[in-house]
Amino acid sequence: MRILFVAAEAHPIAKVGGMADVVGVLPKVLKQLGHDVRVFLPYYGFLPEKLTIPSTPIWQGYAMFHYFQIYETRLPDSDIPLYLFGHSAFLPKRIYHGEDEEWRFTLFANGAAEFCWNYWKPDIIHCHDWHTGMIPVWMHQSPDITTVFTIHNLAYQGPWRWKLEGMTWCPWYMQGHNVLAAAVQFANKVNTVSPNYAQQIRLPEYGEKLDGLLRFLGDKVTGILNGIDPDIFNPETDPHIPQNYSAETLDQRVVNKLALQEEVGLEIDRNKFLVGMVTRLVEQKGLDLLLQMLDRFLSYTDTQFVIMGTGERSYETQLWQMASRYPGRVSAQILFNDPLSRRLYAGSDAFIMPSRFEPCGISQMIALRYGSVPIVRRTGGLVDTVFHHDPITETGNGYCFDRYEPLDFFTCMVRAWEGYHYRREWRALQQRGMAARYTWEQSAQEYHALYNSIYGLPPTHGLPEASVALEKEPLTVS
Ligand SMILES: Nc1ncnc2c1ncn2[C@@H]1O[C@H](COP(=O)(O)OP(=O)(O)O[C@H]2O[C@H](CO)[C@@H](O)[C@H](O)[C@H]2O)[C@@H](O)[C@H]1O
Repeated sequence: MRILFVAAEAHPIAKVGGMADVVGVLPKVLKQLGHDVRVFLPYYGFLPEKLTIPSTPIWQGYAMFHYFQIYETRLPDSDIPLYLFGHSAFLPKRIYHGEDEEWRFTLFANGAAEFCWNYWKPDIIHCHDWHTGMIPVWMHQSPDITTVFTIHNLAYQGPWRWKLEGMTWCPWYMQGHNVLAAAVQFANKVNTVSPNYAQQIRLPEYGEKLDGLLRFLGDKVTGILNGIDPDIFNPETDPHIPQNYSAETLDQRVVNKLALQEEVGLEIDRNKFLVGMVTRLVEQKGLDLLLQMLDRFLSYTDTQFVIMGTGERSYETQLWQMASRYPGRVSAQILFNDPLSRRLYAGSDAFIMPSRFEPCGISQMIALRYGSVPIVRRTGGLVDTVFHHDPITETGNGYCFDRYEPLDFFTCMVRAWEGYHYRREWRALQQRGMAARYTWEQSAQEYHALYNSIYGLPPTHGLPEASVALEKEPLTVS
């Protein structure tokens, strides 16, 4: 099938969070399954620093009373065509934020629709998050182009209807009070990025006021677990970490711990329990819970803590303050830096994700692969990927807690800190985590089946034979 991915982010050229990991890798795997997949992205002002982009556009279009240009290049390390939507609104060197955010992404979605109607006509437009949410609405009148809408973040729902009507074409049949509410109604299929979160969003606690609508849509909304690219995230070959290692050579991993302690200004001590976190600094990620728990935990144990991320100013400030209160024990890296994030995954003993909600979570999968034991709240995709460690039966790959309460988080952290001191069991725990394979092959087949279902075709229809055989093998999760 001809499939166009339309999104605001794609790894490694335009990344803020996990959506980039999905859009940067899934097209490559779908291509191996025989699809003609292409990607459509805004031409951000920083892209020429990361990609070679021809100076002549391949096409010029017109939307919302503005001309725009389309430039064609390739997704790095692949032959996937990448179309860049060129307009002065995207010239600033940022992906999100700014007063024109709603307008410029609506223009982007409009440009993508024009592109599909007039230049390259796909069978399916695979849309990601609210930025692309008007596309399913418009394509409702183009029955030969179908749409899949993937929810990475239900909390951001785009402009309200009254605002949209002042910006763009809202067809007479359009229902929904904002972009996301309209997108889920008009897309042929809707999915979110883990099976558990697909169920949770039907509940008022997680539905972000769309739970009723999502319940009403029934089977149209499904969950497909994200994966990670085992070649990109591979401690055996990662060029960004001082010492490569594998599950069999975990002894060597300590080199990364010592180097990380030095790099981020922690006391250099191989025996201290070093806990890490890499995240967008937003409410979703449970930072209020962390900040309520951390002081007490640091007084009770000799743990070291390093956090890396950017986001809301109040969290950045509180983390700075925490770091200044605990010199040598807490380090706040208020920045976005992919190579340093790898060193953090490779050098920390444990990795925390106390999320308030989590559609899937990529970070815990990377942590598992790098042998950093995840400590997570059991919500969303974290339930599908992290299983509580049971030292007696020697099962599980991390530590989990249920309620969004500081005491529950604290207790879970203490259990992990204690567990760390039983070195033999801890090593086995790390190895079980490293053995889990959350790769894209399985998920790509589920997307393939989802695309087929739009046309009433059986799930494996059109799959290469080797992949059908792969599908029969169960996913290995310890
Ligand atoms: N400061 C920093 N420096 C370097 N790298 C950083 C960084 N901050 C974050 N990252 C990286 O960004 C990614 C974060 O991905 P997540 O899936 O964990 O969360 P996110 O909320 O962004 O994604 C949303 O979309 C994804 C994809 O569907 C869902 O898994 C998730 O639940 C949903 O909230 C990881 O690769 C992480 O290493």
